[in-house]
Amino acid sequence: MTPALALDSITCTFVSKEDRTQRYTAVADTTLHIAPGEFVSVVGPTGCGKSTLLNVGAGLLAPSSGSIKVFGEPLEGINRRAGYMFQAEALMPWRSALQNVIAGLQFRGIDAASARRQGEEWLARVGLQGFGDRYPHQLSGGMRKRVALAQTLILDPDIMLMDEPFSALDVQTRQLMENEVLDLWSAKKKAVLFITHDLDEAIAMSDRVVVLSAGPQTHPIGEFHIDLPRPRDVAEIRMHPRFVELHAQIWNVLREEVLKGYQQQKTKA
Ligand SMILES: Nc1ncnc2c1ncn2[C@@H]1O[C@H](COP(=O)(O)OP(=O)(O)OP(=O)(O)O)[C@@H](O)[C@H]1O
Repeated sequence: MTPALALDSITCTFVSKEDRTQRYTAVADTTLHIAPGEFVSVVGPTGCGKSTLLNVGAGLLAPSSGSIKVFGEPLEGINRRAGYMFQAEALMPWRSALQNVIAGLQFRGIDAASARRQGEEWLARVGLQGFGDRYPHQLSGGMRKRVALAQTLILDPDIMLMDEPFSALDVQTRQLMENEVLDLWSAKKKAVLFITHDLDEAIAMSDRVVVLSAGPQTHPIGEFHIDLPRPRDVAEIRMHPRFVELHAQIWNVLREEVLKGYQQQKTKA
């Protein structure tokens, strides 16, 4: 099957932030394929290159070498088959929740009545019926994430690129959002590349978890198929014996890299 997103032999070298005369290879020779409808999480120590890989898949960053294909076609410029959700808030503060949700449709030139109708539908789908007139500052952090989710999904992307979208939320809100994402995903299977620090979150959500090494020259060092039953409730699935087993196996691979990453952060600080 043609992958929805195929990153092949990706290497990303930057001018070092610490010393402008040096070069820093953040990601080296990394291959990552995501099948249509597959939910893949990438975990790795802080600063290892997770966001760099996602930005490559988004077409926001050209790699130093390697190739990117989207449904078999070489990617040129921005990946228009993909929707994004980042850790940082991406809502426009001067637009109401509804206006934020339909922004992408407006940019596409969809007529106002149809955009409004779809926007109301999406607000209801993410549990925000009746909140369309509120502005981002009048919404809680979890509600703002729901607006952002609706804003992304209303465009019906074939690929979702998510970079620690819920890391700023409290644990309960985060679990609610994770379950909502899984519900929406199971209804309309998108290929998902999900970046997270949180191994529990990665296992609970995914079909496959890819572990990256600590930098420099980050590359995949382990890949695990998550054969847990679906539908899943992210809080309950953590109690499943198979979850505990998978967690132990993956943590065994990840632990040393996390320690290496932590040491590097300390020496940088
Ligand atoms: N534009 C850039 N110029 C120089 N160095 C960069 C650039 N972008 C990323 N890096 C470096 O590449 C490495 C990987 O960064 P990246 O943000 O991809 O890591 P990450 O795994 O997403 O981090 P975190 O887990 O903390 O979010 C880091 O050492 C970072 O400093």
